Amino acid sequence: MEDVRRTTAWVASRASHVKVDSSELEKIVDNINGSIPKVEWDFEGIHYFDNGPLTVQYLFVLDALNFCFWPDKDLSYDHLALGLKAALQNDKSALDADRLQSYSGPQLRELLNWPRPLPLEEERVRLLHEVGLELERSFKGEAANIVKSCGNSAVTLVALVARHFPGFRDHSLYKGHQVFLYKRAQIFAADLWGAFKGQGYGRFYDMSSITIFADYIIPAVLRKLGVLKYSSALSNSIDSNDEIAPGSEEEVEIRACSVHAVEKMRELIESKFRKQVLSVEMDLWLWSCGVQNRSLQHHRTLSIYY
Ligand SMILES: Nc1nc2c(c(CN[C@H]3C=C[C@H](O)[C@@H]3O)cn2[C@@H]2O[C@H](COP(=O)(O)O)[C@@H](O)[C@H]2O)c(=O)[nH]1
Repeated sequence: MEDVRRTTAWVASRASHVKVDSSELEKIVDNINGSIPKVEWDFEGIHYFDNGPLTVQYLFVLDALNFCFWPDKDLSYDHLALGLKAALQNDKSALDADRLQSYSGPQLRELLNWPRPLPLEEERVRLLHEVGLELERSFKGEAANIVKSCGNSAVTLVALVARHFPGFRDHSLYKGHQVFLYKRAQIFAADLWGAFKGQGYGRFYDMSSITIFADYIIPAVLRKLGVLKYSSALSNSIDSNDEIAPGSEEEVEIRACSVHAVEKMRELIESKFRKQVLSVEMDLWLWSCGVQNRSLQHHRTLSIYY
């Protein structure tokens, strides 16, 4: 994840549409006294969990589809998590590798109990097929085998997932340089760690290497907190719900500056309060603030990455 840290810092140092406000960042760290409010993973009570390999399969499929809910204003991440959970509870083989390869758009909708086409439905179906095929080809059909082969390293897990599953290769080009974000691959490691409470399939010795997950909620929270400042042109287009083009400077700066700002907060907590905090814990705290405040304006980019 060194690539994520290094390249997002590079973007932040050259950004012209988004600025990380260090003094606001310091105020927040002081306000919380260097302690990140603890938020339980699955605070919403929406995820499938049986403490075994089927949970790993569930989380992998969930994160393969964990992007772009906003085009349907009634759809959210919760529907996906709950829909896949109900599907597994009805039929334990619903997420088997061969089944994943055969779902059509309407069947996926039916599985999730969603009454109309999903946003980016064709891409969702394509990614499901990709996951099913590669799981079958390289991991005996089981996502648990990806985890077993990563030697309890979250960094290796993210690298393995990105190497085998092209849909997880979340990166952009910015001013001629490749920028890495790996949102869904990293969140898969974090979900395992959270669901299994750092044990079994969730035991990783290097969770401190994971960064936050650059989605569309965290930037909106950081902006509201004053940590991210947008140019007036960007502020106006976000506030008027304009779409921001994927791969545009604006989009890359929003995501990269979010990662960088939280890394800065973490460094500050460590130097000022001598406390070790994980970006994953900061992410869960910030994200839960965001989803509980539905009036927050977020940027709208059609993307399969987040
Ligand atoms: N940074 C970050 N982004 C996250 C999550 C999660 C869910 N994580 C689960 C893990 C433990 C918890 O208990 C959560 O249930 C989803 N997202 C992103 O949010 C957006 C969905 O928004 P809306 O359309 O309003 O539902 C979309 O980009 C989605 O990819 C997270 O944790 N961190």
